[in-house]
Amino acid sequence: LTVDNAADMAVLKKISTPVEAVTDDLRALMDDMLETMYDAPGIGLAAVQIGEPIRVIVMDLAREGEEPAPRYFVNPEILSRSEEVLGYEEGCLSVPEYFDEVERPSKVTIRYMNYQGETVVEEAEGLYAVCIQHEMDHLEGVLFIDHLSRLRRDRAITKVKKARRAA
Ligand SMILES: O=C(O)C[C@@H](Cc1ccccc1)[C@H](O)SCc1ccccc1
Ligand SMILES: [Zn+2]
Repeated sequence: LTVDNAADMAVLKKISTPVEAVTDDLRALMDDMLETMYDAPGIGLAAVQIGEPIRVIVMDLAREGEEPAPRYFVNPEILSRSEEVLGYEEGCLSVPEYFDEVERPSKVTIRYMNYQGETVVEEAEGLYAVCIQHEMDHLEGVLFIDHLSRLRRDRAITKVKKARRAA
């Protein structure tokens, strides 16, 4: 799942397109995404990260040893953000080996369609808020390193380039 060539980087910068409807085919794609995410391992994954630039995200915040708690987000939107921000040490499956602190609103209200295609409005906080915002950035072609200062972003890109050459 790592970005193993410049083409992937180009896909990652795309703006993902909305989904028409939650069909059996889409549910099959989301199940595949969840498997890819568990294998990475990760706690969230946007469809663009497996080369499908559509507005679909999967997530599972369950910890080791807990029951899996898969979540599916189709055409998610952020309806409101808290003033309060939360710093969190983020990484990204598409930017291997680089971690850095990113500040994001600590609470967000989101609207999305779930696995059954029903519309849900929900408030996210804590790791759920961090992860959904990280994933929704992917749908806009934004990577967590884009929130960093130029110096730290350049350091991250250099590191990813080295990691790619080494791979
Ligand atoms: O690259 C991705 O989108 C998946 C990330 C999502 C994520 C990044 C930072 C903070 C929260 C979520 C992967 O899940 S990175 C792996 C990970 C695992 C546990 C906690 C945080 C990140
Ligand atoms: Zn990511």
